[in-house]
Amino acid sequence: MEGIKKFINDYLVRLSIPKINFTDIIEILILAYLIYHVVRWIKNTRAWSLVKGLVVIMAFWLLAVILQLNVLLWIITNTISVGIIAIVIIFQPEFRKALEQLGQKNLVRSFITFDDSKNLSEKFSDHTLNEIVRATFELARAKTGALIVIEQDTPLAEYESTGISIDSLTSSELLINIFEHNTPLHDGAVIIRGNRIVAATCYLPLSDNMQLSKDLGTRHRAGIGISEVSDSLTIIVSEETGKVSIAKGGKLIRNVDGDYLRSKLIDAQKKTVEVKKLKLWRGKNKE
Ligand SMILES: Nc1ncnc2c1ncn2[C@@H]1O[C@H](COP(=O)(O)OP(=O)(O)OP(=O)(O)O)[C@@H](O)[C@H]1O
Repeated sequence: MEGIKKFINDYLVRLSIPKINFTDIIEILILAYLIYHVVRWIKNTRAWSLVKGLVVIMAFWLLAVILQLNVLLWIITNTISVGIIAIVIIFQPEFRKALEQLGQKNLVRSFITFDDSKNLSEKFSDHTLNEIVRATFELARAKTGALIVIEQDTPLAEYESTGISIDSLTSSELLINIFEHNTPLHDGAVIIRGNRIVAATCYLPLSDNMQLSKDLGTRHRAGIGISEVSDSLTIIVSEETGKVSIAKGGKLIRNVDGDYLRSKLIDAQKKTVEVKKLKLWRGKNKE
């Protein structure tokens, strides 16, 4: 009882509504936006169960403060510092992914860009587009599994190096040949940069989004995984059903037809902004 009285005297009696001015409102809105996005991100990762655990510990901590349970308080405060380091180590892949996603947000990229290349030459031709569509649906008809990643602005060199270098002009015949069963190149993903197939048998990061349908296997998870850490467009052909799916921005669009795939590829072709070295505020760049 004494503990509860002390807690009320120490913390609750002095509570009053502070004066709120305009900057406070802006701060509250920014914080609300950030908290909303952090919670939304955590909900889709393994960290969600950790948050639930932390809420339980916080409840115990509050109880220990109110009732002055000193031993419990000592244990909780002494484990918190070690716990924070452990969380950073255990969830290092999630933190990395979150920072990579932040780097891809248009908000950041529209202010700062580190690219000194001209995107104009990176577009793929209509011929490449037609070859990709043709190969995709021929593979689908034959129920041959395939995973085709089309690089956009985020460089995929890291994933390209996990596979076998090809560096050949994109053709439907070559794509079909690569994914042919029981051939050395059929496993893993193909990466297309511009008009060229740069590598096959590439290993992609698997998505750990817990909200994905349980009937999706590793091919689909790998397609979604690469779209979470880059702005690539990924085409997935299911070996089981022969259906074609597209992964973009961490989202999977299942069972698409030729027209839809074509429209998404046309979107991916549009890269007409010339990027100069480390320019602050992209708007100044426009001519
Ligand atoms: N991390 C990865 N990176 C690239 N390719 C992968 C990866 N993991 C699996 N694959 C490819 O996916 C194949 C296995 O597909 P799996 O059957 O598990 O997936 P699925 O999503 O159910 O697709 P399907 O409908 O084709 O069966 C592997 O043989 C390999 O070619």
